[in-house]
Amino acid sequence: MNGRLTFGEFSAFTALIWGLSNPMRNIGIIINDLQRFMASLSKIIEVYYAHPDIVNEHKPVVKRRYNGLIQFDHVSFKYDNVTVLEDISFTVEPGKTIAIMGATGSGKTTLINLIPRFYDVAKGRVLVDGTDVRKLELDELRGNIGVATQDVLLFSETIDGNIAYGNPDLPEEDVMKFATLSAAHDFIRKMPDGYDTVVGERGVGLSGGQKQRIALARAMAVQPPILILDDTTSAVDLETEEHIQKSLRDLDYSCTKIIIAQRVSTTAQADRILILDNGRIIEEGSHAELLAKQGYYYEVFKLQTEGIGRQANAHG
Ligand SMILES: Nc1ncnc2c1ncn2[C@@H]1O[C@H](COP(=O)(O)OP(=O)(O)OP(=O)(O)O)[C@@H](O)[C@H]1O
Repeated sequence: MNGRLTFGEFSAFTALIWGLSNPMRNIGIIINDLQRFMASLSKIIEVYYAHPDIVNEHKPVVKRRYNGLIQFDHVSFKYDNVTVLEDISFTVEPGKTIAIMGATGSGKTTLINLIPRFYDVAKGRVLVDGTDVRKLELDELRGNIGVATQDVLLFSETIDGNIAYGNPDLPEEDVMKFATLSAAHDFIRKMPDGYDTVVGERGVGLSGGQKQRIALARAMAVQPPILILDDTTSAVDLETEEHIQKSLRDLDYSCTKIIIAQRVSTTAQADRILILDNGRIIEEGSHAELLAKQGYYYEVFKLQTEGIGRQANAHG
């Protein structure tokens, strides 16, 4: 070579370098893909072999319909080591309505999540029809509970399919009946394809209040003996809320209702009201009893009714 490079050698060398660079780049891509594959595989293995904390006590049996008696017996609950509910005891008789009110973060959602066993208690017992929920068949228990939550999840489906989700055999006229009860029928009728309008991520967007009403219709359509509503009417106007309250009172099936609400107009209708503060029940009673106590509930009542010029009425 003598320190010289002919033009031919230089061209051959460059062509070789180019020839090598592509396979080198491909090796890099393959190593990258392999690492991603290994990471995904370890996640899949982790999920596949995970053992849920909530375990089913029984093998599936013929599913019963419950009466809807709910009891909390000195219940405490912790997320990791933080106590969120402390010594909660109360009873709701079948067919009755209990309202739960309290500041944000006081533990309302956590409390209702213990009934379908989304979590298990740290101390005490939650009983449905007199049996500890940990001893009940999980599918049966959850099949007896209709839940409408704060964060409404609508499937990319027709409105009809969304309402009949928990009860796929529901005839169309019943879908309309429950939509009417939840004050959703009128706005659904005005939509481009009515009940066949596709909503959710791939469909028509709905307002928060409209989503809440569809979620409520879906929960009612299961016709469960226990209905849990977590702030389900917070985004609807007062008139619509009144219509929904009346529907809930007049349901044509027996149903125990647990309603988390911030509005006195909702809680006033309940048979019993619990006020939660920092995971503890600080007040308990009917609307009239709590107003007479002149505590937290009375203050909320005054704040909410002053604005619309109503007079505090200690007799409900
Ligand atoms: N999954 C969770 N992990 C850890 N802490 C949680 C979890 N969910 C809720 N918490 C905490 O538990 C406490 C009670 O929360 P929870 O949602 O039950 O209150 P809430 O009364 O329903 O509030 P809001 O009215 O805002 O919905 C809060 O301090 C909250 O930060």
